[in-house]
Amino acid sequence: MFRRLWEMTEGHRKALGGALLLTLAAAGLGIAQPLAAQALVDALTAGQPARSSAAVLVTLLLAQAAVGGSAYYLLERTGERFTRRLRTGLFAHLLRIEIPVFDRMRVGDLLSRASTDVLVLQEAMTQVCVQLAANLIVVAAVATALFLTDPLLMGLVTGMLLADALLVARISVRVGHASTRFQAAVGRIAAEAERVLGSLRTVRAYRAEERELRALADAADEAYAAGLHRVRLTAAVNPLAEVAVRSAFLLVLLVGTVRVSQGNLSPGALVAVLLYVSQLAFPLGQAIESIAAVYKLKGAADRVQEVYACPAEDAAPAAPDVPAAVSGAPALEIRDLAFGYSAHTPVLHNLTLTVPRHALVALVGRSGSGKSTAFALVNRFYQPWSGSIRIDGRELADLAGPQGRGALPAWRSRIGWVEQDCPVLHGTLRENLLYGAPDAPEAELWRAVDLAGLQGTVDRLPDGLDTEVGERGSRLSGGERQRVAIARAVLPRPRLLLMDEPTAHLDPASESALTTSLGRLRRECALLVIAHRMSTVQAADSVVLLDGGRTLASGTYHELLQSRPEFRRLVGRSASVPEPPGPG
Ligand SMILES: Nc1ncnc2c1ncn2[C@@H]1O[C@H](COP(=O)(O)OP(=O)(O)OP(=O)(O)O)[C@@H](O)[C@H]1O
Repeated sequence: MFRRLWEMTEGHRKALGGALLLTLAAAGLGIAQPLAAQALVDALTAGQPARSSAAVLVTLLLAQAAVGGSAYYLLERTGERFTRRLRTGLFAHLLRIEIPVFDRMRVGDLLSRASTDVLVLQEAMTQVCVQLAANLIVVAAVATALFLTDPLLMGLVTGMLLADALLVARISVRVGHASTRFQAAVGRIAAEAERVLGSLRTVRAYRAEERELRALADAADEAYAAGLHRVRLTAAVNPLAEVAVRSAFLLVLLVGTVRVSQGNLSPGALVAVLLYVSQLAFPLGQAIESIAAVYKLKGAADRVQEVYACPAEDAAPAAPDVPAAVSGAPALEIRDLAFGYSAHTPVLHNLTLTVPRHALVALVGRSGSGKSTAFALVNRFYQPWSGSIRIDGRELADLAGPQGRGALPAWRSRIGWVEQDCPVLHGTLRENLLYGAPDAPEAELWRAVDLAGLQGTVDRLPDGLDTEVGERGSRLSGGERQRVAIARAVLPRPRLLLMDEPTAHLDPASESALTTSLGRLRRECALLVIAHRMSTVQAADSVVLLDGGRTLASGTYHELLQSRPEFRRLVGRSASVPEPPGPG
């Protein structure tokens, strides 16, 4: 733990050292005040001039206030800087964590790690670090003075305090464990709250408020129990210093009195030793509290460390000189692709498909046949087990810059992606459209608006492109969100547009607007569309039929209709196409 604490201080050690020196200086100025007060009182009682003694005392008071204030400021500023650096680093890592990690970790818990756990570390790093060091130095100074006065009594006091420290260390380990449980429980509360608040409409629609409240209350109870356990242990640790100092005081009084009566110690030396022992109480108490607090750091440090241990994508920007497209190569070529989310359970088996340039290819298949998984692999959210994916004739590795870095951003810059639920981010319509190309000129923006058929919506909105769209685009209709998602995807002029059609019903006007948009987009780039609508399947140049993660067949709509019963069944199931008339 202490090694970890030391590692955490990297980059802040000078400031912490400065804060420590100032804290010690303030303590020294505090210790000197009784001497000045004594001199002042002696002078007043003796009827001597007391101006200089009073001036010394006032100077000491003011200097202590100034030095103590500076120490506090320096320490807190270092803590805030530490937190800022840790949070920024943590978010930089969180934003790059590989997508598969999010299949097993909860977003709310990750957020809690970046907020509350970081604060625990800040407390450990600043207050504890400096307080502990400063108090231990004060204790050592007092112990030295004690040793010089009477080594035997000093030995007695040290023995008692060491026994006390061992007991404190034992309990502190348990404080650490309780703290780990507490931090984990706080993470679970955050994860539950994120789940519930993120689906508030579903919660209301199913009248699940009470059930959800119980789940949240259970998580809060868990945090309460862990917190209470920690408080009990801390309450047991804190008075130990007082007990140890009082016991040492009594022991010194007993042994010292015997030694005075035997003539082995002067009464004055005994008074001095007793004064020193009483001076130990405050710094020792604080040092003991700090030791317990250091153990609290373990849980938080482990949780933050777990985030850093999650594999992350390369942070390098796209290489400036990525190779041009291979002449004559299709926009997308997938060969023998195999992949599964967990080992030994393949979801895609030897998937093969080609999207020629400026072609519209429809990907169809039953639910669960692997269409969205194929898209996730083209986006490189997951790495294939085997097989190849080429865009413009280039594999991912061909796009790597110096030191083999920057391939992923270069790869993704060639792809536009329209997700099925068309997520729109909080902010204005303009901010949403510029998301993939923040520096796009106004003319490009309007070109994308036009291509997506969004012009009517922009004209209708009160502030046009500067209208706020609400949390997750709640102020837009489903069809409008889809057009926003299309405009956003085409603005950076991708080579290939992946589009996951919404399964929800679109009215005939929106459906025909979508078909018109597809026709226009085709002039701009190649399109691979997960098609749920027959109008899209019929408009496609070719159709790829997936079944159980395999390419079952590909061809035009009419070819597949004639040759593949599976396709006929799929089409027959579609509500958009009437069942072919049966015999008789
Ligand atoms: N993140 C994931 N982790 C584990 N399994 C997953 C994950 N995503 C999808 N699957 C599984 O992979 C299989 C293929 O799912 P996929 O979403 O690719 O199908 P789909 O053809 O797009 O279905 P739909 O038309 O219903 O959207 C399914 O069995 C699904 O349960």
